[in-house]
Amino acid sequence: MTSVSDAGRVIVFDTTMRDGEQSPGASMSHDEKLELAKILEEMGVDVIEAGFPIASNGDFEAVRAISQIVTESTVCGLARAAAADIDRCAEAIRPAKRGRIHTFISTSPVHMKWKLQMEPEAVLEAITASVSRARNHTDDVEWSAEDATRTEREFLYRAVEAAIRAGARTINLPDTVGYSYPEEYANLFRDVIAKVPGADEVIFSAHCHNDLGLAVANSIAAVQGGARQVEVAVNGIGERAGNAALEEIVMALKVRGEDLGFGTGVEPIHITRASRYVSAITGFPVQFNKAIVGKNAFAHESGIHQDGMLKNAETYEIMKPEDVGQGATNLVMGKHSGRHAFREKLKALGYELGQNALNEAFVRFKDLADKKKHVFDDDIIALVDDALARGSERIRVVHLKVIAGTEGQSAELTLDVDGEEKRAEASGDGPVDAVFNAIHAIVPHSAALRLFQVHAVTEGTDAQAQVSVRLEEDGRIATGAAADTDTLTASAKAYVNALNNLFSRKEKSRPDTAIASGF
Ligand SMILES: CC(=O)SCCNC(=O)CCNC(=O)[C@H](O)C(C)(C)COP(=O)(O)OP(=O)(O)OC[C@H]1O[C@@H](n2cnc3c(N)ncnc32)[C@H](O)[C@@H]1OP(=O)(O)O
Ligand SMILES: CC(C)C(=O)C(=O)O
Repeated sequence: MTSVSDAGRVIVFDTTMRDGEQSPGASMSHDEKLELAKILEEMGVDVIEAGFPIASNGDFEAVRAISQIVTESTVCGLARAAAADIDRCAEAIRPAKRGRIHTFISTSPVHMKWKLQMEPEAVLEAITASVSRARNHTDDVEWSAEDATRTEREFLYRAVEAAIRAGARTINLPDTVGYSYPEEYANLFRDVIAKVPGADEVIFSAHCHNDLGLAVANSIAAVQGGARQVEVAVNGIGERAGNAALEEIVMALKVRGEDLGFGTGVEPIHITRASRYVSAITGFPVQFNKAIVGKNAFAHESGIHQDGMLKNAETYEIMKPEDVGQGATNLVMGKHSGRHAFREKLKALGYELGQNALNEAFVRFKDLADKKKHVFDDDIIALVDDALARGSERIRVVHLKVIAGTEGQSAELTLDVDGEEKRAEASGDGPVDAVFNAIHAIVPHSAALRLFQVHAVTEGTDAQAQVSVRLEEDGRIATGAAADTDTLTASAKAYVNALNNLFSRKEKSRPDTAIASGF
């Protein structure tokens, strides 16, 4: 981060492997944690909180192994205000080039009275003892006032002062239960920094939970209030509703923060890879509309937006998807798309249609999008090929009703033949046979069916069926293809298209042929 002065540089402290792993069901294996640590380091995360070493041998081993392999980022372990926790943590981070002990104790009345069952004065003594003990192991000690946002202000000043006097270099004021409002949280930092002796010698840190969906907003507010470290987790995972999302904070500080002189050392290009990795190892899917890393974060389906995007991406995008490793902007073709985007999509698929053909294909595309949830490129190809294949048609399917089931199969069909509507009913050996017999009844012909092939264009029960039909008469072969979400309609259209092709070939050799009189 070159454009940000030291004063505005915000330290990114990642707690995906500690608070993030506290999400029920989010446990990560030893090897997965090592891999994640490498990704975080490569991204430029400043501090990696790799675990809570006293919690289990597995956590201890993970923190130690990460301390052995990470060289650029600081590796941090969590410890309660307890000698055994701090010593175990110190042992785990000992191999680290840069190691940090993060010790914490609650300071709010409800936590002190009910959880710790300690008097406030005893908590102050515990702060001094724990931070001093940690400082005997390392210079880099972070102290957290758990539940700071529900702590009485005067007591918080005393607690922070005790931690600074004992040697803490970073003071974290967590919104442990996600209770704060942004302005309130910013003011908490302003007040503590203004009132506590020695506050200007330490870094203040924000650690926000998302119980009210305010974790990111509160973290940014804390930065505006003077915090210079934010504690975050990839994809916002963490205890209960989670922590502030790394990707959102980093991009908020990049896209808007730089105007205010804030920034981080994280390289956004790695963000999507980290998000996907965390999602894969925890099994927690990333919601489609998740900011920055969601599948739809850079997808546009509405015609008006797509038109704007095609003219200038800044109309609807405040950052580039490629900057966060999300690939290119995605103009999704669907029922809300317009002609500009449709023409671009066709161009990308290799079709240059004239205005009339484009309009006709667009109408058919809209009809398809009304029926189908996802319109894939292959659907559009099938739709356009189908239109092109129809060429100069003399017979057209107007209406088709098929009755199928265990009681027998019959078809009621209306065709437009040279501008005149003709209707027939027929039964058959199966619904397709009934449809073809109905065509035969309206347009008598002696061509033999040589091929009937159906395949689904895309996946899903709403996929379009693409049908190919080959007819042969007197050595002449003609094929027809059609696509429709209804297989029988596609079959009727494909057969009729093949007849049209056969007819047009015959017409070339005998121009006066009338369809009504048969082929
Ligand atoms: C806000 C946060 O996210 S804090 C981090 C929360 N993360 C975790 O708890 C995950 C890892 N935790 C664990 O594996 C276990 O809870 C352990 C190993 C830490 C402790 O396990 P146990 O010894 O069985 O205690 P248990 O978890 O049941 O209770 C917690 C004890 O720690 C005490 N305690 C809680 N926080 C602190 C603290 N910051 N400093 C000192 N003591 C504390 C509690 O008062 C309670 O003490 P008590 O046993 O005297 O009543
Ligand atoms: C240990 C502290 C930082 C914490 O996780 C919290 O308060 O949420």
